[in-house]
Amino acid sequence: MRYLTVALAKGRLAARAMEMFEQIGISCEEMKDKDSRKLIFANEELGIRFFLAKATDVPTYVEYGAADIGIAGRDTILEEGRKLYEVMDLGIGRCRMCVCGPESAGERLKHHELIRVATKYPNIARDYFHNRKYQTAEIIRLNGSIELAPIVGLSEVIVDIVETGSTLRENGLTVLEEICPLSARMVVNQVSMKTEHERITKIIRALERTGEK
Ligand SMILES: Nc1ncnc2c1ncn2[C@@H]1O[C@H](COP(=O)(O)OP(=O)(O)OP(=O)(O)O)[C@@H](O)[C@H]1O
Ligand SMILES: O=P(O)(O)OC[C@H]1O[C@H](OP(=O)(O)OP(=O)(O)O)[C@H](O)[C@@H]1O
Repeated sequence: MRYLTVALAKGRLAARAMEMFEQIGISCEEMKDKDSRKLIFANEELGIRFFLAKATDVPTYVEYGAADIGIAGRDTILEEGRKLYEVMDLGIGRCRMCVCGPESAGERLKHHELIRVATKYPNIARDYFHNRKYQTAEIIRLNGSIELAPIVGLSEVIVDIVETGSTLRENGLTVLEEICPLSARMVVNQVSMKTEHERITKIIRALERTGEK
């Protein structure tokens, strides 16, 4: 039997996603060994294999069919804009994509003044501001600690993930506008959805049932 391949986003979603697979009887035990440098883990009995990849690469593996299934945040899926099917909300990693900044930047947004936007998500930010008439935004791409940008004067606002809001609070920033809610999603390769329909829907149904409990 051909292996069904699952790509999991490394980082904060991985442990929760592995837990969900374990609840439906797919062991991920081997993958939890933090000291191991092994990249891919196969369960011969179930004909399924998992690998951990950088979150932003998960949609790429799935679009090209190197993975049949991927688990990643909706932020990453929207930003990458790959051709794939989004089939399930796993309900984990809930947070929001927001425009944030100091209170004073709210006025600039309201008055449609030119603003600079620092973000790890240039496509999401560009789309959001493109759809607002009368506002011109210059998007500046950063790779982390985005909240620094308005503090040191790199930009007036940021587009970033807000979960508890404590990073914003501790840095004198606030949510100015909400773009969309986020959570981890299961995505599926478009060809696999046909050729492996039975095996994939079985996994989706089982995961849905554990979510209902
Ligand atoms: N507080 C949060 N901060 C960031 N991401 C969160 C948060 N809560 C949930 N998430 C979700 O977890 C996913 C993975 O986040 P994580 O911080 O592990 O990776 P990353 O920041 O994309 O990776 P890297 O740090 O390598 O750039 C995000 O894409 C998002 O969907
Ligand atoms: O609302 P909160 O609960 O404070 O969470 C939001 C923060 O967490 C994320 O950063 P992360 O820890 O991934 O670090 P990074 O900024 O270096 O990406 C995100 O980019 C925010 O900075």
